[in-house]
Amino acid sequence: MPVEEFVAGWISGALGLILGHPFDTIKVRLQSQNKYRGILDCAVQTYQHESILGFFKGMSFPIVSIAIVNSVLFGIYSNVLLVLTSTTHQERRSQPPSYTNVFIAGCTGGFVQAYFLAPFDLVKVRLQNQTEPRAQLGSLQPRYRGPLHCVSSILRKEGPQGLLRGSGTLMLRDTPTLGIYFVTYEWLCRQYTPKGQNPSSATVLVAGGCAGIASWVAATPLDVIKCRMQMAGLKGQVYHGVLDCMVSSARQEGPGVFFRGLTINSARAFPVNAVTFLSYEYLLRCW
Ligand SMILES: C[N+](C)(C)CCCC[C@H](N)C(=O)O
Repeated sequence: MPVEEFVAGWISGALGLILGHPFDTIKVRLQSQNKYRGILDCAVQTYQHESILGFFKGMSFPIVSIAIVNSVLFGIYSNVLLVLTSTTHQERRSQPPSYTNVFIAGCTGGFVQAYFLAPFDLVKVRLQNQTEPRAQLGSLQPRYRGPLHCVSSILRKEGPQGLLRGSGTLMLRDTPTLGIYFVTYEWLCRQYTPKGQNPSSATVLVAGGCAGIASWVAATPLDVIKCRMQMAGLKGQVYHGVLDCMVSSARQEGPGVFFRGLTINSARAFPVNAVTFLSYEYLLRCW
């Protein structure tokens, strides 16, 4: 099994992640709290109360986890394509796989990575939703002091299955949408690249960015539900499952609730995935 894809997936994921984290914090806050008027208001309030550091809350953990998650995604994707089409990454330019195979490989990668992502994503969302300023003497202490403290308190209060809260919704969100992700990327690359050649850097950047947007547009409704399931019982309401969460969110806040965070998700998705695909392709070409 080729391992380069796993390593390239890790490095490229980490680069994309740092770039996109401030957008991600705003998104999580807009999706799970009602106190902001919009993207700008959330950014201003975050900056005023928590300084620039507020935007990077919950990032240390994802940086470690991206090593696992993105490498699982790209590694599984590439290896499933290898099984389906008997071509390596390098051979796929001259013998491009069918879009059906790309979709199947993307969905498989998405399905597997969801379970690796679930506990990390839960901790990230819980930390990002703490709006208390950094601890000052006499001020209100946030519930979690950091990622490890968050893990241990979830384990203590909710048991080991607590760490998998929201994982079913995450799997539903990521399986089809990562299929869409790789199909969009491949399709755009092929549109702008002469047959048999490697796509140019500009093509990879644009195709990667657009793949990120397409995938996030499709994923946003379930992303909102996932965030709420992960916060259930803490700040949010308690739900009796995914369907209950969908119905009560829509009933209380109207169907628009499913598109909360769409603009910010898309704004974040372009640079993050452009950088992810560019570094992924570049690393694999170098090796
Ligand atoms: C499937 N879903 C849309 C959730 C993510 C697709 C892109 C993944 C990328 N690491 C990013 O964070 O943008």
